[in-house]
Amino acid sequence: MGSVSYTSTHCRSYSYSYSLCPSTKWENRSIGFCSLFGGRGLSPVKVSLQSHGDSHQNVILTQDGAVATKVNPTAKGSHSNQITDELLSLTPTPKELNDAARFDCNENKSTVSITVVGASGDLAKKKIFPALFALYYEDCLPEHFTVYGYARSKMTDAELRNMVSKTLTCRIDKRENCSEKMDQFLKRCFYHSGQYDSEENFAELDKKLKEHEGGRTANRLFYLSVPPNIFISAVRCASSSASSAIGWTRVIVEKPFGRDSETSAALTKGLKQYLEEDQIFRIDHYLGKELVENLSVLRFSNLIFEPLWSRQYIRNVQFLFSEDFGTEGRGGYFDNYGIIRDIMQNHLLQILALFAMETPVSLDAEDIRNEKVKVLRSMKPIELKDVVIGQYKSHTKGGVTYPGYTDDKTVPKDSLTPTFAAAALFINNARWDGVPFLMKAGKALHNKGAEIRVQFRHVPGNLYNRSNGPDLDRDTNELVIRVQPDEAIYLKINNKVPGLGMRLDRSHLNLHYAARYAKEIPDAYERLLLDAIEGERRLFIRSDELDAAWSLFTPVLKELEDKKIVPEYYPYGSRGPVGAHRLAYRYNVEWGDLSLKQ
Ligand SMILES: NC(=O)C1=CN([C@@H]2O[C@H](COP(=O)(O)OP(=O)(O)OC[C@H]3O[C@@H](n4cnc5c(N)ncnc54)[C@H](OP(=O)(O)O)[C@@H]3O)[C@@H](O)[C@H]2O)C=CC1
Ligand SMILES: O=C1O[C@H](COP(=O)(O)O)[C@@H](O)[C@H](O)[C@H]1O
Repeated sequence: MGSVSYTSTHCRSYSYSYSLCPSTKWENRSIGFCSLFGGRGLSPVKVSLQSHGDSHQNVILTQDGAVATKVNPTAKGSHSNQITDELLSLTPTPKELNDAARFDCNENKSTVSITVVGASGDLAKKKIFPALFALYYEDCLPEHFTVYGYARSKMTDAELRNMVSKTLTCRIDKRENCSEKMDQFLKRCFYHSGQYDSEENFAELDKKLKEHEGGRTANRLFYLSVPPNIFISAVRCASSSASSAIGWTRVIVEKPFGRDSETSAALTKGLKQYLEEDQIFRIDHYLGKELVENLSVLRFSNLIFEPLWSRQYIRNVQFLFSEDFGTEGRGGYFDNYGIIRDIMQNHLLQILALFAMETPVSLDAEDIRNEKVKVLRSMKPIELKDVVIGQYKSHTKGGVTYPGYTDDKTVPKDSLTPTFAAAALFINNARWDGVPFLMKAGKALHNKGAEIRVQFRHVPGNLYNRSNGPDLDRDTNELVIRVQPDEAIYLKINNKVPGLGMRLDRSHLNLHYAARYAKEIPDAYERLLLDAIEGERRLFIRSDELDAAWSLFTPVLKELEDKKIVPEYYPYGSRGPVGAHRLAYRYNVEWGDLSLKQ
């Protein structure tokens, strides 16, 4: 008899009526089935699939726990589509759900305990606790949940609550009962002080967790928000002394996942001593960003884009990341990694893979990740000539002096660590042969943002060339996906200026999120935490993806470091090294973000 998995909540529902989640999943024997009967005055109903050996027979209708079963004698297969179809045909009627709601089955209620390991740290305060609160506010957390902070620092529950309370906010469009909700949330937060390598301390945590779980099916999520050298000892102790005996145990691992192929493989091996791959949730928070998630929707649910999505129409694609501040406060960490490992090998490469992958068989996590891996494995090795590195130096502007990278006391004075990099990458497959995929990432630049820019080829035999002049590549279409800030998707087109003459100008077809959607966009960590709780792996990195990503970057990183390549220095707050332009020109490309034709 398999287990009844934790199921999706109404957070993932799209309409008043029952609808299948986009996150339908099979591997962990749970079907994310979201039904929201708000329109009929019913509270959300959760549905999951129960498995019996190899045959999957029962649909359990649950109202805050398992409440009733409905037998499906024909469901035997393990193919997710088949199950999906069968589930659809089993979609309960409102009457059945009403009946189910009357069932009382308290002993089957489950609980989720979320332990933030490294709770005293920067990420926990800045992102994890606020994201958990936002989920709580939105009613996305299960009814029974507890949050535990775990770290070496000595703190009482009250001190943790006080620390956390300073970072909680309510979104502008979600202000109702905000402080009440905060108080309720904080009451669910506790703290346990312990060492990261002490099984005894984790056993104490286990005891406390059990008290809160009160004999219910206990699911446990550990968020490793600690420096990477602690990952394995913390996982060892959590798995030996604090994993759940009667529920799932999952671990979210923060980057960096190693610093090259070898160290990443060692980390994976270390984690897998104590965890199965499906318990490991490697987080890349860029995958949780709204516009990154929307990339697949844009491509695969609009007829107009996918036919253009190839070398035939696209000249180049650019993945751009910039920050208008330096490594202030994180120099010690950063110097061991540099911008290529910090941003390119993970965030930008993940976006590239989603951008370039073939249509997956389904939206199942494994189908999507299979396609991403294929892209990564098809990439041409990166050559040193296709990489430019830079490092910011001190700069005085308007009477203010901004520090250089090596002015940070935690950074060696002679550090060659790049704070800026630009690279040209290529995918050796039929769709993308010869198309430059350009990446650019830098700290202490003139602005902050992240974008994908798709530059299209010129119109062959363009009747309006006279208006464009002899340069065929002038005024070509460009699709811009602005991931942040001020999310937007816009397409640059040529348009006739109204009037009696024939003059063209560049205009934007603009989907500006703030204007179109009257709601704030959730933080990436909210989405990812919710997915981890629901067992949705689509936005987490599988180990073979990670291996492929490191195989691509490790040789060039090693070459840069072995040859002690000196970065090109650029002033704090500038547009970065000139070398980046030279790299782009080599491929007849202009950086979209620096172009005058923006
Ligand atoms: N901060 C950020 O914006 C981001 C962070 N990350 C990653 O998330 C993880 C956590 O980041 P962050 O919160 O900034 O990290 P911190 O450096 O703030 O560390 C978190 C906690 O770990 C403990 N700790 C720190 N150093 C050591 C050490 N040498 N030995 C034992 N324990 C230590 C401390 O808790 P105590 O002393 O109480 O035990 C600290 O509060 C890291 O892996 C980081 O790379 C990823 C993306 C962004
Ligand atoms: O992973 C990281 O991301 C942040 C940038 O994240 P964002 O969501 O604020 O864009 C970056 O500052 C940090 O160096 C890096 O480790």
